[in-house]
Amino acid sequence: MNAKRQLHLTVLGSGSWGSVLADVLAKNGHAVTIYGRNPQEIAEINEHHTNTHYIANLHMDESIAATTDLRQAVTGAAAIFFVIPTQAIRSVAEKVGAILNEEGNRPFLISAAKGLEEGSLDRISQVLSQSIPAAVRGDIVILSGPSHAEDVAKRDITTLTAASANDDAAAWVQWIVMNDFMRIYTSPDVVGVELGGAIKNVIAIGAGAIHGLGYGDNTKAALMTRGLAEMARLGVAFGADPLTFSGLSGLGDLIVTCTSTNSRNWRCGNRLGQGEPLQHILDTMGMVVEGVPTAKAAHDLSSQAQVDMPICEAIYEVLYRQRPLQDSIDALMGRIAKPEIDF
Ligand SMILES: NC(=O)C1=CN([C@@H]2O[C@H](COP(=O)(O)OP(=O)(O)OC[C@H]3O[C@@H](n4cnc5c(N)ncnc54)[C@H](OP(=O)(O)O)[C@@H]3O)[C@@H](O)[C@H]2O)C=CC1
Ligand SMILES: O=C(CO)COP(=O)(O)O
Repeated sequence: MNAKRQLHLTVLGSGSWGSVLADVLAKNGHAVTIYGRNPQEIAEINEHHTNTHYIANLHMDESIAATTDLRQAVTGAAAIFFVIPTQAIRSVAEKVGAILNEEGNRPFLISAAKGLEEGSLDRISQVLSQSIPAAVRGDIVILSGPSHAEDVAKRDITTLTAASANDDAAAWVQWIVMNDFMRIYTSPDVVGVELGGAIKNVIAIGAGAIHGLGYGDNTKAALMTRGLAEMARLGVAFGADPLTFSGLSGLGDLIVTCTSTNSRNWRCGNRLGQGEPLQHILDTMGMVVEGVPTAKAAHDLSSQAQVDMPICEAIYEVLYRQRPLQDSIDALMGRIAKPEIDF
């Protein structure tokens, strides 16, 4: 235990990533509380230090306290990690904001989720800043990058980016998370880091789909590279640094998500490619597939901003307009010839 770093940290979300992140933070010497809404899951973490539905073969640090009581989880925390599906963040954050208003601690807010909110089309940092007034919180930091929970649980060497408008806040998160197998870099580019993390999930559905259809490595490389061009194009339209997309939260996460069977987004796409209906896939996945709602939000956002995102659009049409996959691929291949670099 590293007493020098002992802080009270709270992780909201007792799913795959929440459980593993809580374990990493506890092993780093912090006093960690994990909040979840499922009493059985919370009891399993407290009594057996496992969370078998979400993450096999992880014996969580025994110092972790799990609770279904949001007030208990949030009160006194130096930082609150949001590790729940993007579409649930606003409702949970509003409750957190009300509690912080009464309790008076001003924690840093750290988003470890990846997606865009449907309807508002907001990034998670925007959702958090709208839901929790600045007067009752510290800075907002985005923690993103190639990090399948299953691999982090096995202590695979993992690199992430901590992005914040405040360099000191990003450096603080770097300090509390970093250890001998987690290396954290900082970035001031919140927009770029968030959009990379959100859009890679949409592209990963495409990568799974082409695998399910029987396409090979050339097609996968084409999809990933042109998908990267799309996320950078969207990011630049919203003020991101294009170089951010060559980093961990862009290219790095695109690689891990498009090439790993650990990815829920890839698995969803693969099953679509094999002909399974989307609703059945979502009903049986047992975990969140962020790329599905984000494909809709990305469709709306790129239409509003008039950014050309043909691969994301093709995936949106497959998911939401029942367009046959092969038909979408044929349409992509039939697009007008153009230069490779065309921001
Ligand atoms: N898994 C991974 O490897 C990684 C995931 N992420 C991101 O982290 C976020 C969470 O993913 P992950 O942990 O994998 O998801 P999981 O599906 O594994 O778990 C989601 C967790 O969120 C909880 N939850 C869902 N809705 C609510 C709600 N309304 N209120 C409170 N809790 C809720 C679920 O509770 P319940 O069990 O009751 O449904 C569950 O504990 C996503 O944005 C994902 O993209 C980022 C990096 C790595
Ligand atoms: O973001 C992730 C890895 O970095 C997890 O991706 P999936 O949600 O597709 O499993």
